[in-house]
Amino acid sequence: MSNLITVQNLTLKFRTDEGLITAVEDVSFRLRKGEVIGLVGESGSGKSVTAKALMHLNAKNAVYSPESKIILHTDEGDVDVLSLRKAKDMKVVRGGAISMIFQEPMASFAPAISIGKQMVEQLMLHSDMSKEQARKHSIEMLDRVGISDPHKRVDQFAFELSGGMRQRAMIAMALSTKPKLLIADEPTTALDVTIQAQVIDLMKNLVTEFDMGIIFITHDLGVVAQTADYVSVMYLGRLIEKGPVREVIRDPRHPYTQGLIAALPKLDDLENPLLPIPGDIPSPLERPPGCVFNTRCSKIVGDACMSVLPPDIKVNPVHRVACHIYKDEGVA
Ligand SMILES: Nc1ncnc2c1ncn2[C@@H]1O[C@H](COP(=O)(O)OP(=O)(O)OP(=O)(O)O)[C@@H](O)[C@H]1O
Repeated sequence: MSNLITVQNLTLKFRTDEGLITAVEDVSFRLRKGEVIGLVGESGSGKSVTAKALMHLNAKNAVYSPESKIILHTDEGDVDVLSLRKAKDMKVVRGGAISMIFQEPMASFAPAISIGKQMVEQLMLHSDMSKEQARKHSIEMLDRVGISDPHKRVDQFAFELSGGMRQRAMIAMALSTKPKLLIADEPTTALDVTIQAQVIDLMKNLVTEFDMGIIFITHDLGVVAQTADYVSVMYLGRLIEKGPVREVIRDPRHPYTQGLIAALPKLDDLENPLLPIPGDIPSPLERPPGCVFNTRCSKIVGDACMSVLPPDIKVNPVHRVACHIYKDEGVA
């Protein structure tokens, strides 16, 4: 499978009145066509900021370190995303090769413009389609994502659709420009479980059909298990474990990943209480030295945890963990 996007040493700080805060630190990963990566972590771990960086979409107070590299591999050649400056050059990563969908579809649709009109406008901006072709294509996309009566729905407003339908319409709009990469930021969190499963199924089918990649952002490891091929776990801006999703869930190595898994409800063991990870993620203004998880970790192995950044350890060629417990490859 060919590479779609490569992120190398991404470090991103924000200028604030309190000083520079680190939102993402030294994050590297790669996504290939046809793959789904789940980006998991608690609120504030830096998932959305990482995703927005891929579209060069972070707020004006964002400062990227000089080492940060994001390369989008397109049929026309590699695009160095963070070096893009002009609005016209950004088109490739904003609504062109990359599309993003959000938890709340209302945020993606302007309330006073029909869904079809918005889809047509976006298509005309990003392709050479005529208005008629764009409308026809929009109706086809609404049909493709399972919206019944697409000829009628296309002229409706977002508020006239149910939550699940809106989510589908948003996916249809995001995919209508045939992006190579879809970034889905908590796309199913606001949906009830049955609709959630349908939307997840839909997204998985679309990956195959469109030969695209998906980055799925969520705080819910259960959703990642159903959706992704690979998972990257983030904590306080750092990527602390990554690997094939089934392997990481079956054999989590980082105490934080282990905690996330222990906190998942287990249908075959409803008697035992859930085990949330004690404590809260520290404010980015109070990043601890050493391992970023040391303020909540129950498996501290020595001073190193409090003062030395843990190196990336290879559990095997595809599974990595950043934790001082593992001194040699995969050995606890
Ligand atoms: N424009 C900004 N200025 C200052 N700080 C910011 C800005 N945008 C994001 N941050 C901070 O960056 C950190 C990472 O935020 P991010 O939204 O990526 O977290 P997240 O893991 O996606 O959380 P959630 O699940 O709540 O969306 C947070 O501490 C957030 O407050």
